[in-house]
Amino acid sequence: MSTAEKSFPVSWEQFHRDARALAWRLAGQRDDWKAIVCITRGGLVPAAIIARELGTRLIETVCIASYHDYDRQGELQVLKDIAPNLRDDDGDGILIVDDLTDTGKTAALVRAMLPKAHFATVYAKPKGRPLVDTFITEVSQDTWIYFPWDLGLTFQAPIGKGSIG
Ligand SMILES: O=P(O)(O)OC[C@H]1O[C@H](OP(=O)(O)OP(=O)(O)O)[C@H](O)[C@@H]1O
Ligand code: HPA
Ligand SMILES: [Mg+2]
Repeated sequence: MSTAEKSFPVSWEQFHRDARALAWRLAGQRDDWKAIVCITRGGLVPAAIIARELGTRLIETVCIASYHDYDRQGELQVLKDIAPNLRDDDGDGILIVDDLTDTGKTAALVRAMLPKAHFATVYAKPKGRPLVDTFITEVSQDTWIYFPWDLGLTFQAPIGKGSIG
């Protein structure tokens, strides 16, 4: 569980719809993306959806870990870098994809690797927003986004007091 004040749970259906909406926007900006660089692990899911919509078949990963115990950010660790052939032209024509930007630290690190690439996320919080070129939905900084791959079906207590027991 996160300690953030508000929560924004996202279903698979909603995530698919939002990632497709992002693909629509990206398709309107360029029709010859050279490759997608997705930021693992969260970027893998939107990258698959966007690659399908845009017909992109060259997909690279940059592997970064920063959040531990779900909502505490530590040092950013680059576990795997971007292949040198995709770093030509400072990333011009490359699409970087992640599930969200929060503080913007991950986005800033990857942007520095590919300064001319286009950075797209499905969701954005205000601190990270200036680092992203295209996104679909903004949530407040004190909101934690719960992705469908982190959720499961659980019992919900009834809303009214005294409904059980
Ligand atoms: O804007 P920031 O504050 O840097 O946070 C955003 C990053 O944090 C999450 O990844 P995380 O490091 O938790 O790894 P994961 O994708 O493997 O879950 C998320 O997927 C973004 O990549
Ligand atoms: O709001 C969030 N949800 C899930 N993962 C995250 N990583 C940084 N912020 C978030
Ligand atoms: Mg991530």
